[in-house]
Amino acid sequence: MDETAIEVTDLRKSYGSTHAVAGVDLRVPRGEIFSFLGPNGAGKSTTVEILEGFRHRDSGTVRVLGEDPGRAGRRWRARIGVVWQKETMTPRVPVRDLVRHFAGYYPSPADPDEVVERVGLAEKAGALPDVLSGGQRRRLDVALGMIGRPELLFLDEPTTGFDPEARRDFWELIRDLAGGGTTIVLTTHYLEEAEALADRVCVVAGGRVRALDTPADLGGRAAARATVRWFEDGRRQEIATDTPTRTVGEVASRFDGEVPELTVHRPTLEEIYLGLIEDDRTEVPA
Ligand SMILES: Nc1ncnc2c1ncn2[C@@H]1O[C@H](COP(=O)(O)OP(=O)(O)OP(=O)(O)O)[C@@H](O)[C@H]1O
Repeated sequence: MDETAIEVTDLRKSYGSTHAVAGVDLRVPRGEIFSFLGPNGAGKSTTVEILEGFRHRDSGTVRVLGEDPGRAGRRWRARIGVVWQKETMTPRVPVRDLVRHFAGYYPSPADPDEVVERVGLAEKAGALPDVLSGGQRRRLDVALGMIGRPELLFLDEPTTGFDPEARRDFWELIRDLAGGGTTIVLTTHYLEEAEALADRVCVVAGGRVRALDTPADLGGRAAARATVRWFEDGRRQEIATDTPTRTVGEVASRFDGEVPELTVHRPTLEEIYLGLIEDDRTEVPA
């Protein structure tokens, strides 16, 4: 089997004078959890919709599960699952029946009752979608996205409206799916979600890839200096250092016991991300 789930070369798409996607290159291996991050209007949805076969590109080559999504047929579509950003319109049919109905569209679907259970809707299996809470509706969308046992699952802001516990349960579900070999393309505005789930994060801004790396290494994060802060001589002290353990040891040797207000800070994914986006804003257009 081809080990590549997605391969994109010099992808471009404009709407009039707006260059929504302005030359994107990507390769996503099978089984990876790949996350798109980027500000509103960055070109994420346009890129993802081209990958899903729902939007035409202007130019570039795109292979998704070995086929061109612009030309692929129903057999290819059945290998892909999509959870849209906006919740899908659903008929007035109980959750369980709706999931069963969608299962009928696929050649080898998962067990509908098991899927309802896995997304945490077992207690609501007999309920109509319009009585579900926002987060429960989102879980139903996820159930419909995974019922066909897709090889590749696109999730567009899947946890909007989830409470913290539901979000953590959802992360477990996604890790499970990825552990079973499903490739996941996750678009999210929650940096902690990308950090918790993604094998690699792709920061898109202005229609271009600004950085693509593991959450730990993105934008030179792992190599970034640490900042050691503490309180001494009546004021806050601060040192930026590549060897924070040594610095803490040196500071600690001056105190008899705890160092007041001691912290060691490394850049968070959010700080790195905001720096990358800021670079984009200050960049002079070519
Ligand atoms: N159908 C369309 N017609 C015209 N312009 C569009 C269309 N779809 C998107 N755009 C524009 O293309 C650019 C990229 O939009 P896109 O929806 O891909 O961004 P995004 O990164 O997904 O944003 P968000 O995080 O807000 O969902 C934006 O400037 C947007 O206004």
